[in-house]
Amino acid sequence: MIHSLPSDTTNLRRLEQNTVSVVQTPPVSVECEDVLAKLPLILQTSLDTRQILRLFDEKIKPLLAHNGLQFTHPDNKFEFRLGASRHHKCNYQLEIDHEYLGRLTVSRASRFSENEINLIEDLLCKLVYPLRNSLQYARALDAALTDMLTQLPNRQAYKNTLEREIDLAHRLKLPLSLMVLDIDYFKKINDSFGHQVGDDTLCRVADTLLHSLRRSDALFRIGGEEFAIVLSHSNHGAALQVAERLRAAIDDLNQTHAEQKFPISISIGLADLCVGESADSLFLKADEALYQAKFAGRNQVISSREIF
Ligand SMILES: Nc1nc2c(ncn2[C@@H]2O[C@H](COP(=O)(O)OP(=O)(O)OP(=O)(O)O)[C@@H](O)[C@H]2O)c(=O)[nH]1
Repeated sequence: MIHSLPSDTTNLRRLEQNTVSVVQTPPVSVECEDVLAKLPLILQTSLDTRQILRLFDEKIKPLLAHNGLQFTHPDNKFEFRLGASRHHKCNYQLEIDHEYLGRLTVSRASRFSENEINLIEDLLCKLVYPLRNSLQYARALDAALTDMLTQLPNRQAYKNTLEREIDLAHRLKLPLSLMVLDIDYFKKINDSFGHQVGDDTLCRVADTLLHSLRRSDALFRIGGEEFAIVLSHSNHGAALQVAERLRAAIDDLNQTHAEQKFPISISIGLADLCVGESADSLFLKADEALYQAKFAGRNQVISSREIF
């Protein structure tokens, strides 16, 4: 059963309420009024969705006994749980001005009374604006780290990830490899078939690479037709095998334009991290290996070990 509840611009939709007690709890107390008045200011102290939900949970606990609080936003692929889920649930779809903000569930082992449900709805009205701000902020951050054409993480994301993974590899003494790869004769594709075909080719290459990698390998578009892959926990031998698999997968691709097929290939430079080595030094080694792969005829993998 879905109930629409009266509100101003905020829209809370109670999606299902599996139990409502007939026992009435006392009307809103002074303590309650105080929390309701202060809650918006407290929740505005953060732009981090998880932190906002933690604060919300903490501040409402003295007013409303509950065991679990769960929030999900499928578009942002975001799910957050606090406490343990219990049988009796108040489940809400949150919206502001037709903007879907997600679904929030408060649960506990005993029934919620009507007064408590009214209180939850008052509290949720204080949550929705800070929540919307945090979701918008997360989307903006995400966009700043995403390449709009291929939807892969971009150069800035690559730098952040590589620094972080190198720190970890040095600390835990784990192997790490870096691949830098570049589409061969890409200018010719643009010049012969147009920029749109060039863009489509970039997207197909990105997709093929992504589907040929493990989830733990991180793929980035770091420039025009240049990509990087950070292989955490991979030693030189394993990374070489991956590189060869990727090269072969792209070599198998044929792009079609106006019923005319044209080949696509990539060249790959590979380098593995040495003790104490920096991100810049590792990149230079992989980039030099890529240069050598181009020089040696393209459509091949060269490891920095072969040249240094
Ligand atoms: N369609 C399209 N082209 C791009 C994009 N970014 C860069 N390019 C083009 O990619 C081409 C790269 O050309 P070059 O650097 O000469 O490299 P190449 O032709 O691939 O030759 P090699 O790398 O030596 O094999 C240039 O023509 C750029 O304009 C993009 O987002 N879309």
